[in-house]
Amino acid sequence: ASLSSTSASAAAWGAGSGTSAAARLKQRMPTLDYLERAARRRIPRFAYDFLEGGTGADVGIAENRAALDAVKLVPRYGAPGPVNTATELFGTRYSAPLGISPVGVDGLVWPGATRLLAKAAAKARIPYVVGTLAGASIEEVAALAGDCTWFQLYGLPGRDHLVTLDLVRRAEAAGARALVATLDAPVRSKRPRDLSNGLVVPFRTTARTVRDVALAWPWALALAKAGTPQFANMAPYVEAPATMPKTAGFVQTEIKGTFSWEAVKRLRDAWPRALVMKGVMHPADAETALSIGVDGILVSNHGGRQLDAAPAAIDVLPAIAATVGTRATVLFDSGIRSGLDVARALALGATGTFCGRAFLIGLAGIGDGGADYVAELLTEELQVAMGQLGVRDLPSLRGVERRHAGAFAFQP
Ligand SMILES: Cc1cc2nc3c(=O)[nH]c(=O)nc-3n(C[C@H](O)[C@H](O)[C@H](O)COP(=O)(O)O)c2cc1C
Repeated sequence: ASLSSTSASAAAWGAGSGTSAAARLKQRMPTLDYLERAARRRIPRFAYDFLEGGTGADVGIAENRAALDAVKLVPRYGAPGPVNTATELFGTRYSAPLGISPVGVDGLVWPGATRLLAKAAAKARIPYVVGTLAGASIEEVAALAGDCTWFQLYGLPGRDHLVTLDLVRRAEAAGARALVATLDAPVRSKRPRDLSNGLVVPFRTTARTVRDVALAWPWALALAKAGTPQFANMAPYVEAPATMPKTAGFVQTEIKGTFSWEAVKRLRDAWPRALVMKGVMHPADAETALSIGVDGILVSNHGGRQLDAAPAAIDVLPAIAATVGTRATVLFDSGIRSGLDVARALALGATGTFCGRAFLIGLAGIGDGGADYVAELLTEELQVAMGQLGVRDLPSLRGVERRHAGAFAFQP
């Protein structure tokens, strides 16, 4: 028998050996890069650009990638053994230190994405931070994802935070384990690709849009199945029927993005479970958040979508982790595309990591099972990285010898 056709050889020779459908998928799509190339072919240009684009000249995105690549970890050998990726965040056990970041209007990237992400999170047992602007409501997501459900909140300060506080109440009733308040969108950032593609309110349809949709037939089929993307969480706040133009108009006028520290205090009073501030890039902001009593600091530059001059999030992580110490849980996103990147972030002080684009790239690249596949891929890559580094559990990653020349030095 040929070496590659037995499952024993698959185990011996690494993931992706063999001839099963799962092995074939690993051979076709061995990394996120392969999925990304497939995604580009399978979804319309405006959807791909919406997902992959940043602000300004996309310098921040390149910076996130380059800075992660520049983090060097030194392997240690001689003590092989099984590795354990399990972790606990805010009292809930998860299978790996990776989760799904909130992506608003995710249904544009892959129709029906929110429900697929919720199911993938439950199956993989990883947290899913469903967004205020997701395609399914917090109640629907919690029914699918159970204790893997976290909720991301944008500020709607009108009428003395009436809608914000109602969303907090709904997230609590639905059982969300953590509330993730986004700090880093004080103004709407300029997204050149979206403007040029007509991704504005109202949506500008051109001959090219029509052609792109026609060519992207897997996406068009998914759209026919799932229906047009919705701002499902906003439906209760507009006059029925909550049509897309109506909820989009509401989102345009009411959502202001960020929170003042005063508003964060209101959230702290209103929310009894773990409160996480997302988009922290400066140790002094982490300190202020801690003084208000938050439980988690999510170091993030929004995947390079807000300020094109911002440092890579990985480069400010060590300083923020040092400031926070054990007073709160430090989490990280922005640029993670592999399990090795997860290991890098944990070595530099994060307890858990999240990815926004990676899971949607999976859906766009192979369809409805794509998010499950990405969870599997990243976990497996993390196991391999830990094996090479000679660490058996996640806390040991902190002790790995590393070089991080790009670490940001803050003025005292
Ligand atoms: C298309 C897109 C939409 C996003 N929408 C939101 C959002 O509604 N709320 C939020 O807090 N972050 C949002 N983010 C940021 C992500 O939560 C996350 O911080 C970012 O994607 C991390 O970088 P990565 O994509 O390199 O993993 C969005 C990101 C993308 C790519």
